[in-house]
Amino acid sequence: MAIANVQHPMSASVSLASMKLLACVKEPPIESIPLEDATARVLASDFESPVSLPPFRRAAMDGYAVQAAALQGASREHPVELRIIDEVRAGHTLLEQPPASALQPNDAVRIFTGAPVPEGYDTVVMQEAAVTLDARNGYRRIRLERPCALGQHIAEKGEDVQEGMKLLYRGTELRAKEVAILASVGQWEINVYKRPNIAVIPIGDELVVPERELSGGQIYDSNSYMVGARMRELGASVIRYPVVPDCLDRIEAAIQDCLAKADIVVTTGGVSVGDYDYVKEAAEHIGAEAIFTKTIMRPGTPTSAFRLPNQLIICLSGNPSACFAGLELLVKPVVLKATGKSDYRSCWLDGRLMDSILKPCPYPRYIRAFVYRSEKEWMVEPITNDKSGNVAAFARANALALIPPGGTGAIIGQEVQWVSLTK
Ligand SMILES: Nc1nc2c(c(=O)[nH]1)N[C@H]1C(S)=C(S)[C@@H](COP(=O)(O)OP(=O)(O)OC[C@H]3O[C@@H](n4cnc5c(N)ncnc54)[C@H](O)[C@@H]3O)O[C@H]1N2
Ligand code: MOO
Repeated sequence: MAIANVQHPMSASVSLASMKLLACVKEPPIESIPLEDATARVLASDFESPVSLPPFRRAAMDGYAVQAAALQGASREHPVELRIIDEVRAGHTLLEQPPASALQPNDAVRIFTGAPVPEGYDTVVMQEAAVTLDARNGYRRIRLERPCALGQHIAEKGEDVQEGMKLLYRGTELRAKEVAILASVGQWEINVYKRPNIAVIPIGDELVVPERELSGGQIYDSNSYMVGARMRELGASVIRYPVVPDCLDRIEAAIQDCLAKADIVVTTGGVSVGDYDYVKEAAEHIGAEAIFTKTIMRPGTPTSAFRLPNQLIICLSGNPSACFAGLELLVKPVVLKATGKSDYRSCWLDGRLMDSILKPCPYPRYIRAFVYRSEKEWMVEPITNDKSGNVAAFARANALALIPPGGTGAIIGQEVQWVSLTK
């Protein structure tokens, strides 16, 4: 079946719509924050290490710092005795470093994991490999019955990180492991991108905030909570605007109000062809230029977008699953890019459809699905009762799966593409 309505002058496929939206997103401004607050923020410049790691040659085991040459030929029959002339603990250094000339081949230093290895010693033997002997002439002694590999159990200065080495790249989200790197090199102030401000406007006479009682014809607004929650998950600051009725002037005023505070305004509802669907008209009155006013997908066909010199207005459908499809497929990459993340494109994978979707559709259809891994491939299980206005299907869904356009839908066992709903 041919794709219907491709002639609509302002329609766009999901990929074209996404490309056009992403082209409007500029590099965000930068701020400096303490390391403590850096979790889930996005690094604004490449990061080079100011120091080397480890900062000194250190012991990797509890035991004895020795000179490997002294143990050459050590065996049960010909053990080697070493005298312990000092001790060094983590966080300390030798009180006095004896001159190299005073060092005897059979001298050893008691050492603990993380302590600096004193000069003149080239190897650490684990304490389990040594037999402790009685003290003689005021020195504790050990016996070793095996040779050891030169340099064993010593971490050399700079073997992990060299000063000036590039450790992290601009656009990286700072998770626990990146925070560990920054802390390890003593970086306590970090340049990150400012969070984008996203305003969400729920539109519809029928909408009521969840804490109120419903009366005739009313439903609870769930879309603005869903969009707000997703935006926060993705790293944006969210302004959730109160419900706006289906009234052109009120919608226009709400969008204007949000544009004063937000980089991106996301509306839900009132975007289709009904007599009381005013949002596109409102965006045009404000002077925003249409980017597309129809998206070749289902659900979410009415999804539209408008631009101002430095701002975007993205209008999602009111039906919850249509709103969700627009959110995941179009808004998510835009918000990720607006947070400064370099990794903002969605990753589609192939999977095996576990049930037929015999619903012909001229447009690509995005269904809610539960995806899991079998021995050799991803299995895509469609969620039952996945109608555009339904919300229960969200509970089990962990993916959106793409059913290609055509007269038959898709049959069980067919290969389909899917995208994860996690970050
Ligand atoms: N004659 C036509 N009618 C419709 C068409 C069409 O092409 N021709 N398109 C249909 C499609 S597809 C969709 S999707 C909807 C989209 O309409 P809107 O985006 O304008 O959304 P509304 O009409 O305002 O609401 C639709 C539906 O969703 C409920 N809703 C709205 N907002 C929320 C919210 N914040 N939280 C929860 N639920 C919400 C609303 O009560 C309606 O039931 O239009 C079709 N019609
Ligand atoms: O966008 Mo609508 O939800 O396709 O039915």
